[in-house]
Amino acid sequence: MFDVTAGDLVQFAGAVAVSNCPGAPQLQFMAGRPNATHPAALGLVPKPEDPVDMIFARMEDAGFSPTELVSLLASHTIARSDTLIDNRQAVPFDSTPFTFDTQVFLEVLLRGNETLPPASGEAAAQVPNPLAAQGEMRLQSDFAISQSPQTACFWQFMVNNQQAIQQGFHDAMAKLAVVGQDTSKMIDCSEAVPVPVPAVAKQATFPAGTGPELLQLACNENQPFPSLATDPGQATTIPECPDGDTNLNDCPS
Ligand code: HEM
Ligand SMILES: [Ca+2]
Repeated sequence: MFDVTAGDLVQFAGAVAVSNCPGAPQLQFMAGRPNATHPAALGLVPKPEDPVDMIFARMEDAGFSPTELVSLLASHTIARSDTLIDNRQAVPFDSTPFTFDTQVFLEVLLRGNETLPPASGEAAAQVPNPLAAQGEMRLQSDFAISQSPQTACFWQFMVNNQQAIQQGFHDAMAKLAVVGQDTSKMIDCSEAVPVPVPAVAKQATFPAGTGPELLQLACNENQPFPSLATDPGQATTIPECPDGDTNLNDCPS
């Protein structure tokens, strides 16, 4: 019999939550981490305005390579910011914030209008993005990682590669979930994590109003960028609620 700790609860809730997003991997869940006894040191977790080498260094301190960080950043396909833009919450990082797809890896590569001012708020955390008017933002950190010589090719490899984001996120999350833990004292309860909703059968596409001319590609290896269609229509609409479910607390009433 195991005592469930706060850390176990957070990890388990996260794994269950991720399983609600179509296309997510079924994450591992290990139980038995002791309760933390003091808060994390300041500066340990990278910030969106940090230089890319500082971000890589902090991740390396915790045992993660730059490419493992790219795998972890698949999380930003189902992520929205509540703090970076003034008076706005739930600002998404891709056009499909409820779907665990590869759109974020594509949309982070799309050049925005550099003559427009950043959205009011944390300017240094943002880079211009072409879907700003539709409510999306690009994190400076995501963009910098997509352009670094250490990660640019792996970032591009993730575009339209559902299998790679699933496998990469699964493996890197299994590692992240037990950083600093003695796994010999933990018990594998992965079978309690629901089988995720299957992936939507859709290729990555340039959101309506964008296209390949906006790509900011930094991979210098001989790695062809996938040929992707552009969604038809005037401008992409980014959903505020998951498809088919309007009962969530964060949906507008
Ligand atoms: C380079 C490292 C990272 C940076 C700089 C970063 C930065 C951020 C920022 C600024 C936000 C928005 C927070 C807010 O304003 O509410 C965010 C959201 C999020 N990030 Fe990251 N992140 C990083 C890595 C990760 C990793 C490793 C994961 C998970 C494996 C992750 C998962 C998420 C999720 C799930 C959200 C959305 C939260 C929500 O929708 O409420 N991020 N990230
Ligand atoms: Ca997405």
